[in-house]
Amino acid sequence: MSTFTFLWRLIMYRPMRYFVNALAWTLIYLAPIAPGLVTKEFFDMLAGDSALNIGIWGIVALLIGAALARVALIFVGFITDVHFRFRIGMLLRRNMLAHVQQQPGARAIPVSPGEAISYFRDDIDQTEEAASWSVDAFGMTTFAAVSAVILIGIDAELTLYVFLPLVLVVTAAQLSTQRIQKYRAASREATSNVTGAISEMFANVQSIQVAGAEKRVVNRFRQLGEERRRTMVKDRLMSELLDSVFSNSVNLGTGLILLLAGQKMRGGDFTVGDFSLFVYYLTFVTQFITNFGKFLTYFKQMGVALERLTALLQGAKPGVLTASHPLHLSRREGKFDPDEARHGAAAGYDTGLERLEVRGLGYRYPDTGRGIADISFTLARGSFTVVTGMIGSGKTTLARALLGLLPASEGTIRWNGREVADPGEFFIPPRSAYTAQIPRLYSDTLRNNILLGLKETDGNLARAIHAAVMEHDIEHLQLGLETVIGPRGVKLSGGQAQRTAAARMLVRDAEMYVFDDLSSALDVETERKLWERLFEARGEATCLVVSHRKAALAQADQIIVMKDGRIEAKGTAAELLAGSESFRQLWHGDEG
Ligand SMILES: Nc1ncnc2c1ncn2[C@@H]1O[C@H](COP(=O)(O)OP(=O)(O)OP(=O)(O)O)[C@@H](O)[C@H]1O
Repeated sequence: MSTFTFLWRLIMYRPMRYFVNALAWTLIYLAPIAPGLVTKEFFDMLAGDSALNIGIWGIVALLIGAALARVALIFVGFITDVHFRFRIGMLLRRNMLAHVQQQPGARAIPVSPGEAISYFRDDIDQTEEAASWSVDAFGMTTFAAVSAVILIGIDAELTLYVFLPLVLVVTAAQLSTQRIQKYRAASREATSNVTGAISEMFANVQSIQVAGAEKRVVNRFRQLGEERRRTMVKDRLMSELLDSVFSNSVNLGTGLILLLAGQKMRGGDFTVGDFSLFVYYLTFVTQFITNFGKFLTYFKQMGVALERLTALLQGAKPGVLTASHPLHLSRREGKFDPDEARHGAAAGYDTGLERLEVRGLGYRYPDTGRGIADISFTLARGSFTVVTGMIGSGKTTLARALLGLLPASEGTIRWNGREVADPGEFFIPPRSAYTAQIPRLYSDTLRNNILLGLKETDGNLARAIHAAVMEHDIEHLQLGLETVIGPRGVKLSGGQAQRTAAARMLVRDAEMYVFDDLSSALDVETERKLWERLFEARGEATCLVVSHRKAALAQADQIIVMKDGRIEAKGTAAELLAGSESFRQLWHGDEG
C-alpha cells in the first residue's frame, strides 16, 4: 500500500469529520487575509489614499473583530482536529491489537514487547501527525493562492520578485531535511548506545570488578560519549541553521520589498498601504512554506511508520490496518461486548471433550527449519498422556502447535469428531488450559497472578493452590497471597513460579489441561505430591503433559516418545520399556 493510499483510507474512515476539520482549518488559515486588508486601509488612510471612510476607530474595531473571529475559529479547529486525529490513532491501535491477538500466541509479534510498544505509540503518533497536517497543508495552500491573487492584483512584478527568492530559499532549506534526518538518526543511535552502556555497566558491576576491567569499560564509555557529542553537535548545528534560514527569510523579504517598493512608491503607483499588505502577508506565506515542508517531512515519516506497522502484521495485508471498525465512542456505536467478540470461534461445538484426534500435525520454525512433522495421536476423555523425548526433540512445539500458539502448517485437529478451524481461538478455558515451560508472571500480588481477573468463588482459589502444592510456600510468605512477586515473578523460586502458573491453570475449570514440563524445577517429592493431587482434583479432565520424569510417566495411560520432531513410539510405560530403546534410555536416565 502506498503512503498516499494509506492516508486516503484513514481519511475515508471518517470522511465527514475530516471534511469539517479541513473546512475549519482552511478558514483559520484564510483569516489573516482580512486584517491584512484592514491594515492596508489604515496606512492608506494616513496617507489620504483610502477608499473606505470608516475612521480610525472603525479600523481598530475591524482589527479586534478579525482577531476575535480567528481566536474563535482556532478554538473550533482544535476540537475538530482532536476528534479526527484521535479516531485515526485509535482505529490503527485497535486494528493492530486485534491482529496481534488473532496471531498464534507464540508468534504474535516479530519484535520484543518494548519495540512493539514503540510501534503502537510512536509510529501511530507519526501517522496521526501526518494525517492532521494534511488538513493544514490544504488550508495553507488556499491562503497562499488567495493572497497571491490579491498581491498580484496590486503589483505582479513585485510579487514575483519578492516571493520567488523566498520560495527558493525556503525550499532549498526544506530539501536539506534528508540530511537533518540522517543527523537526527545518528544522534539518536549514539544516545541509545550511551544509555545502553550505562545500564549494562550497572547490571554487571561485579563482573567488571572481577575481571579488573574498570579502566577499559570507562574508556569505552568515554568513546561512546565522544561519539554522541560529535553527532549531537552536527544535529544541533543543522537544526539551528535551518531555523535561522526560516526565521530570517521574513526579514530578508521585508528588506527586498523596501528596496524594490521605494522606487515604485516615489512614482506614486504603490501606496504605503500596499507596502504594509506585502509585509503582512509575507509572514504568513513564509509560514506556509515552512509548514508545507513540515507536512512533507511528516508524510515521509508516515511512509516509514507504514513500513514498520506492516512488518508487525507478519505477512497479513496492510489493509488490515485501515479496516473500518466501530470504536464504541458514541452511543450510536453501542457498547463493546468482549464475550461476543471472543467466543465466535467456538460456536456450535459441544464443550465436553469426549475425544481429541490429531492427524498429521506439522510445523517448522521459519528461521531454523526445525520443528515437528506427521504427528498423530488421540486423547480419550479423562486420559493422562505424557509426551517425552530428548532435549530439542519437539515436545514443546507439539504442545504449542496443537493449541494454536504456533500456526500448524499441516494436519487436522478434531474435537469430538468435528474439525477445529482455528485452534488459537478454540483452545481456551473452559475447553482447555495451559501452563508453559517458562511461566509468564506479572509484577502484582500472588493472588492476582493466579486469578488473572477470574472471580474467586466457592474455594476455587484454595483448591487450585492445594492441587499445585503451594500451600506451604504461601504460609511462609509474610504477606501470603498478597505478596507482590516483582517483575516477571523474580521474588519466587523457579519451582514456585511454575506452581503459581499451574495454580493459574487449575483455578480455571477446563476439559483439557496441557502442562509443558511442569516438573522441571520441582524436587521429586513435590512433584509426586503434585501428580497425586492433580489426579484427585482433575475429575474427568483430560491431561496432556510434557515430561521426562518417572513420576509422570508411571501414571500415564499413553506415552508419546518424540525424536527429531517425529513420534518415534507410542504406548504405556510397560510396552515402551519392552519395545523402545529411546524410552529405556529416558527412563533409566531419570534414575541417574
Ligand atoms: N523459537 C524457535 N525458533 C527456531 N527454532 C526453534 C525455536 N524453538 C525451538 N526450535 C527448534 O525446534 C526443535 C524442537 O524444539 P522444542 O522446543 O519443541 O523441543 P523440546 O523437545 O521441547 O526441547 P526441551 O526439552 O529443551 O524443551 C529444536 O531443534 C529447536 O532448536
